Amino acid sequence: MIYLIGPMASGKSTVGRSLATALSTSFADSDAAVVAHHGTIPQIFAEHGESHFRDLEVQALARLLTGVVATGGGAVLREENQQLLSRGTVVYLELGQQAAAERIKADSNRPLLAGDEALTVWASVYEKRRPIYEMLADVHVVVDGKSVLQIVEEILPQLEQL
Ligand SMILES: Nc1ncnc2c1ncn2[C@@H]1O[C@H](COP(=O)(O)OP(=O)(O)OP(=O)(O)O)[C@@H](O)[C@H]1O
Ligand SMILES: O=C(O)C1=C[C@@H](O)[C@@H](O)[C@H](O)C1
Ligand SMILES: [Mg+2]
Repeated sequence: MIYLIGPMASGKSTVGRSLATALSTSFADSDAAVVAHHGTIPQIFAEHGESHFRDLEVQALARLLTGVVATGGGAVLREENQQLLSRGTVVYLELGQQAAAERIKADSNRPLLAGDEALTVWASVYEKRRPIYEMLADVHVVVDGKSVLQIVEEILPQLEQL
């Protein structure tokens, strides 16, 4: 199992899909798995709160057992998920604030970033989680200014060295 972790908009879903293709394996996304069973992420947050979303995320990740898995940005918060990820190989995508600004402004699907202060919130959420991402990472790639293909090509040799 290869898990992609990192802050919102770092490219976990996008890079994960490409990485799975490069490795000729399956791709899954924990956010998509939650949405498929329980409705959109903004809806789940609004109706049941973030903690309920985190419960659903734990359940979804526990069921995704093969190939490359893109996690949600906050999946690393739950201890159960940390343990699960530690049993696989973890790829951390690091994203800088300037690159993040470009990516998050046009996206309304992240309830934690709703409102005018999206970038400030993104940065403060990231700083709280950064030590967890770093602790869990087997492979660490800074993605700013790189194409999806370049990122995949940076990840592949590092996976071979593990
Ligand atoms: N290397 C890249 N270069 C340019 N744009 C990118 C790159 N990787 C991803 N993107 C774009 O950035 C946005 C966020 O990407 P993506 O949804 O894959 O991030 P994520 O880490 O899965 O986010 P989330 O935590 O919300 O699930 C998308 O619009 C995607 O097309
Ligand atoms: O970083 C986060 O807390 C989140 C990231 C997204 O992938 C979704 O899982 C959701 O919007 C929460
Ligand atoms: Mg994603």
